[in-house]
Amino acid sequence: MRRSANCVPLANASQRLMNRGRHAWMSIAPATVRRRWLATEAAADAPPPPSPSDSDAVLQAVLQSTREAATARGIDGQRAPVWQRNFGIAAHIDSGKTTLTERVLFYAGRIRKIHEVRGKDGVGATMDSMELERERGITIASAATYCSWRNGVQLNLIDTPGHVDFTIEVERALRVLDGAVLVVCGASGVQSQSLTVDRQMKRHRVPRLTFINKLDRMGADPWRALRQLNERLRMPAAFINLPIGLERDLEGVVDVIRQCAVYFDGEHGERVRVEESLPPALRATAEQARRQLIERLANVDEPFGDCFLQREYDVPEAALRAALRRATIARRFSPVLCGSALKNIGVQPVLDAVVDYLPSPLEVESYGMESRGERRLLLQPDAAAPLVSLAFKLEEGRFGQLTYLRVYQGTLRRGDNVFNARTGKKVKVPRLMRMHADEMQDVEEARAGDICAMFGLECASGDTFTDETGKVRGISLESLHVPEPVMSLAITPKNRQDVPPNFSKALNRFTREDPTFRVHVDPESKQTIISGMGELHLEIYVERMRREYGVECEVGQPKVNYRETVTRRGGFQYLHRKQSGGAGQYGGVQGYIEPMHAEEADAATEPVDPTANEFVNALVGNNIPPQFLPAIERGFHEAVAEGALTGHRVQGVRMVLQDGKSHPVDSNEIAFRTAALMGFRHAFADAGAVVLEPIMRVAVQAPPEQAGDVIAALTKRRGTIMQSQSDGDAAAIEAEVPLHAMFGYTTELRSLTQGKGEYTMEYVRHAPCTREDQERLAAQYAGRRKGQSA
Ligand SMILES: Nc1nc2c(ncn2[C@@H]2O[C@H](COP(=O)(O)OP(=O)(O)OP(=O)(O)O)[C@@H](O)[C@H]2O)c(=O)[nH]1
Repeated sequence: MRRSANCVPLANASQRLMNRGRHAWMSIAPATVRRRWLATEAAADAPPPPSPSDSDAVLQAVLQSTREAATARGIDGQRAPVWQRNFGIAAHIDSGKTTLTERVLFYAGRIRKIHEVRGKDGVGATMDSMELERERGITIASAATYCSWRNGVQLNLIDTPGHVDFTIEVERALRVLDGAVLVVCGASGVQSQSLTVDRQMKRHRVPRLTFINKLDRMGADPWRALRQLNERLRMPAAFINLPIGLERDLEGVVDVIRQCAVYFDGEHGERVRVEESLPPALRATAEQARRQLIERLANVDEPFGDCFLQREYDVPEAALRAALRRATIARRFSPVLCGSALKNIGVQPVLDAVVDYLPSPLEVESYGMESRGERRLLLQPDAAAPLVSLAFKLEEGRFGQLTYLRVYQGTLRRGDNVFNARTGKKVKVPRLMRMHADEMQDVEEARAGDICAMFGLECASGDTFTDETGKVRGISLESLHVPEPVMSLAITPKNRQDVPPNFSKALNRFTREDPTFRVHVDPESKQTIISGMGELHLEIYVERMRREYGVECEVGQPKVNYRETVTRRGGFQYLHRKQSGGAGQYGGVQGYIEPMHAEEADAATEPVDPTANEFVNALVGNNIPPQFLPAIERGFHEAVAEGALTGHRVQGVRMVLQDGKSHPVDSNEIAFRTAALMGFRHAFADAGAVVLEPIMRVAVQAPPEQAGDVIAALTKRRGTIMQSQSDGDAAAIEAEVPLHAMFGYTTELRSLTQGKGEYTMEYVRHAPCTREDQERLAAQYAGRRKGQSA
């Protein structure tokens, strides 16, 4: 295993740290270090040494406002995570998230050397710890790390993948983070995947900063990127710093608030030099940017608007910063910063802005639901309150299952017993750690606001853990939004005679870790089918199977995941009867099936799962003895597993059992199970059964002169154009298109745009397919069944 210079492996971590003695806190005895590890850095009881610099004055103001937030929530500052920021870095593919994170860790003293994504030294960036990530230069799994900045503000950071196929990684990171940095490429602008990330940030109500990266690249244009942020993402945004020079001449940034120049000296830009006087050519632009910042803020923040009315552009710096902080946390504004991570320009101001403008855990509201879903409870980020925490990610490590947790309330201690709200089971916390990419450090406790990991805990992604006693037992946090897999393919080990045990071991691990990756055995072909979010997603797992488990596999053609449902109520009355000598079979069922109504979805407080089905026992009287009810329900589950039209899974259907028939001697479980299965199938045809297909939101970026051709091609693929915008340099087109019509689109777009166009697509919903498609699929299914029975 490769380790970066100051990372430590597992149990004897603190001893090694002691030996190195680089940080002041390491001079404490090892056990104390471990015990206090999180507490000291996160707690409010260690104010920074006084410093005359502006930066510290700003920090003091920020901490003051955070302390006020603690007081407003009735939490003693000593027990509140005043000194903490949990944030993620998210963006379009290849925008430079991992490169930026590498600098963050370097400047914060977390790593001693910078390694580039696919750099010449062949080591790879710290956060891309998987071999496949380093080789391909893409992030596949999100990785967590931590560092401290500006006199000990504790930063917990998650680097997320850019490719939409790994969207669950972004989803679960944003679920537990309090803020984010959206990275935008300065040359390509707001690209298609940025729209998806933007939607995810909005869904999770995550405040964000924006970093316009790669301003050293040819064609870089931060003003165009800002315009696109305002227009495409409809997010009021303005520069808080501006580049000094562009492309090869990029030298530093202008601090728009203080109207000074900032340069980054030293081999890796580690020495920040502030020059009070601006380059003369930039003075007017910098002043104009300051005015724009003030105007846009005045539009979204009322107190600042009043201040602007009185003083116009002569607003005090403290008022401007306070308004920036309020508006960012309220998600009404995004401060925009500029630079080049690769050229080490402009990264430290991003970290300053994380501290200054993103919220501490105190300033975000998180809610838990009481067990019966009746009441929402505002959680208190208070280390002394009863524990409430969320398991947001599982990872199979070398030492067993690693569960990532965010503590929302209370303190989680090693050796504690905690209560799993979903399973109702009590479990002991055997080991607790902090993560730095793939390395970890044992700790004794994690407090409200912390992100940590546990070993040896049986649970699922999205489980809530609480104190086993007290007021919070049974409280659960809203789980993760898991998109439905849209694509499947058959996978078979090359050596078919002897399926290696590693094959199922790998599949088990992958499904446990990634809720968007599913596995099932096709009942007809008996082949193992894997399903996921796209071709790249599935390809990566096939490759990991080979590398990590030594199992070479053959794969079939990717197939679309269709579903079936009903559109109206349909009745059933079915009697299964076999009486040909010996013990007979006799079981009758009567009732109806119906769609699970959309109105119910509207009325629900929790998101309704569109893939769910429901069995309702509405029996009156004793025509069916109770011991046969489980068999009837099994018949229902069998029926929904394979729809009668095309063999695809049924979703969104309720089966209501009202009556039935039994025989004192011949009734048995098989008879009732078969009756339910057949009853359902008979009713299915009467209930207006339809085949559903995945609809994708396709975001295309292309040169404006080809926008017409792109729109025509999408329409030909049965796409509905949702939006089309052009800002002179690029056209952005958004459409909803059936997934099956998207095969071969990469090649078509390339040829339409001479290779300049790009697109991403994301699952939106399943919707009925055309009658012709339905008939074609039904005919194929009937053909397969005929072939089987022949
Ligand atoms: N010119 C230039 N290239 C950069 C800059 N930042 C990153 N890159 C390069 O862009 C490529 C992608 O960088 P990454 O940091 O892997 O981007 P990412 O957003 O983490 O990528 P994914 O997670 O795979 O989406 C690498 O080759 C980087 O060296 C920059 O500021 N300027």
